[in-house]
Amino acid sequence: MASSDSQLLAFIDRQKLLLNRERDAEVERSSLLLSNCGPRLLEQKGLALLGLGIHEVKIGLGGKTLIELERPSAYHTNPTFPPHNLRTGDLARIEANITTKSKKQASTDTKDSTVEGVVYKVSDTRIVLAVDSEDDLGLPERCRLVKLANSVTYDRMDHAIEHLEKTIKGEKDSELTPLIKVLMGMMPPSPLNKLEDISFFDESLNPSQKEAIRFCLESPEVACIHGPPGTGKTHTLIEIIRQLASTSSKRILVCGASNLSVDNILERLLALPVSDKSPRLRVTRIGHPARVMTHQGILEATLDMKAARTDQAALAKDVKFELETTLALLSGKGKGVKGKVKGTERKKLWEEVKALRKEYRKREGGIVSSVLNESQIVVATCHSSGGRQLRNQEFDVVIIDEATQAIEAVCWIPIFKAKKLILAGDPMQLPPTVLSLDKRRKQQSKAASASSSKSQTKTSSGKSKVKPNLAKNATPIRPSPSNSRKDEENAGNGSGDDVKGEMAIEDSKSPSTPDSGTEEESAGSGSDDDAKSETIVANTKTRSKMPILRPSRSLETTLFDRLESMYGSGIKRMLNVQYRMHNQICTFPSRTLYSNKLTSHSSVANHLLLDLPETQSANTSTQASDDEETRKEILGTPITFFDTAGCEYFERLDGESGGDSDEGSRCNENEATVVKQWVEGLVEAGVGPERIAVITPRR
Ligand SMILES: Nc1ncnc2c1ncn2[C@@H]1O[C@H](COP(=O)(O)OP(=O)(O)OP(=O)(O)O)[C@@H](O)[C@H]1O
Repeated sequence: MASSDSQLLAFIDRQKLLLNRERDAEVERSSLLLSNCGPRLLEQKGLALLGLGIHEVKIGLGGKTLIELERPSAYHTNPTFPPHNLRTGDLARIEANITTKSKKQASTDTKDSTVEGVVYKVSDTRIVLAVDSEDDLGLPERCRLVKLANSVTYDRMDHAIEHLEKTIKGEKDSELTPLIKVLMGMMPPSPLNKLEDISFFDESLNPSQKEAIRFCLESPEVACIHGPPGTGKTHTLIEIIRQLASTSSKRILVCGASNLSVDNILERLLALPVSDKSPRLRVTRIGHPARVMTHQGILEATLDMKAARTDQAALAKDVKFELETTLALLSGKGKGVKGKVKGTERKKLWEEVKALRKEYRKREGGIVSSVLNESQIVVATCHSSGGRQLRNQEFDVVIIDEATQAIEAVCWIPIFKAKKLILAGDPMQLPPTVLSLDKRRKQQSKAASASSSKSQTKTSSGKSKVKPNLAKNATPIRPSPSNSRKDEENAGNGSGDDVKGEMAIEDSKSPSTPDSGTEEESAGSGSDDDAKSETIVANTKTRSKMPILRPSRSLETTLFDRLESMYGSGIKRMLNVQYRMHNQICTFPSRTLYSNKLTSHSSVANHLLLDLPETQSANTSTQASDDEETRKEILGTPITFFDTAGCEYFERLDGESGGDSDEGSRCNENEATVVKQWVEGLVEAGVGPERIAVITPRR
């Protein structure tokens, strides 16, 4: 039985409710911060930059006004911004700086001079805000920039879910495609379109990667790739893109949850060798250039750069020049201009700006369409695929990388643009960040810790001095060879079916009720595990079992999770050889998370720091035998744990927000000292500092 109308609507309603909660949590978080703090404190928190001046006003893609701000020498001795959290894509507001005015006068001025926009570019000394407004901006001489809660992401997700609702109800012109039907449990996935022989571009692919590629190419509507860490998800996706683009001449939209993930793919696509068999791929990257500029090659692939190189660009350039000159006049910054233009002259100039901007947008729109129409592969984050530039663009396949870190609604933004969907991710790693859930969890844990606080008074506020000889406190523990052998034996004996993705729990609830019990329970009172684990309905390698659509328990339930719940493990293929970790590191996640299916490639299975060329050459120097033994121990052990139990290494919470909030910064100096000593030991033993990374779950 396919999803009924009531199941479909219950699903949509639930998505809307969860998205609303998330939006509220985001707004609450930022507006709380903003309303409670004065400008100075906001600057200290990295949420504002004070004492700025306008350096330049220009026109950017989409006819947006780009306002470049700086720290003028009149107010600052150092032009470099203090540390801040204003990032490209953030929503921010320019306000008049009120310090020199009377409060009453200042509040009127501030209101008049407020300009909102999106942070377009950030450097150490300049920050550019892109503004969409058609009106006279009336920019203040001296201003500050304040970060705002960002609603654009939520608007696009809401829009995508509304679009889905209308499509399902038949209210939308767009077709209810087989892809949408499969994703919504209205029909099971169609049988695979068997391919006789696939000629792989990359000869080095391992069997599980080849199987995943074949599966993705043969699946008519949807296919998932489950890639544990370092198993070559990106490697596999690159081959899929090459197969689709070069062999099948398909048009592909490559998306990801983050700019980093899509740039990683783009970088690898651009580095591919070109030959008769493998022609150059026509790739365009959509997105803020400031986020994209990791290297010149990627920058060259951006829509902005490509648009600037077209023949039509010269025509738009003339209009842009005229527009910028007029804007400079209006802001009193034009050549030979003294002060701002005022009165009717100003009004007339703004009319001109409006007309010029319209003309510019028209010309630029033509350029953008022609660049995109020539692109066979478009790369964008899920969020930016919902922008104006891709509005009328259609694709054969949409690929979403890091799909297990993206909430479902954001995936729907690109899904409507294609007939087929490929998801890659790892449901066993961290789910997407969900603010509304975090808030509830904090409340729960606060309530729980309040009840036990009397018996445990020494916690985050405790400060203990670092003891002189840490080795006596925190003892390094290394898994002994016998332990690890045992692990391997155990690994061989595992039943292999205790992983979430492979579990079979026959459904016993009514299909029409949310699997989470009551609506309120489902939203908040469940444990973390509850929130992530959906009832899994099918356990079959065939993909034809009739699905049951359930409203998601929380936004942590990703589309990948949901498809696996609906269709069982047959909807995915798992990559099972990892190329990053020593086997001793790999064994634990393999056993606990991947049913013992994760194995280590021979190139990494036994590699040690001792095998590095620099540590081998350091070895030749004459060393005291004791030192040499320690060195070998440090370099010859793939994993070491420090037992700090009983050492009284207390955590400290720094920050202004006080005990009620989690906004401060957590640190544990004693643990940091242990890490520092270990790093020093590694460097002494010959490991290059550039090879060492320290990661921490603390903020
Ligand atoms: N078939 C293969 N042969 C040799 N090396 C490979 C193969 N597949 C992947 N690798 C290497 O393994 C490493 C991890 O690959 P990749 O970055 O594609 O994995 P991933 O699953 O996307 O990683 P992450 O865990 O960061 O998501 C890379 O150095 C890649 O070159």
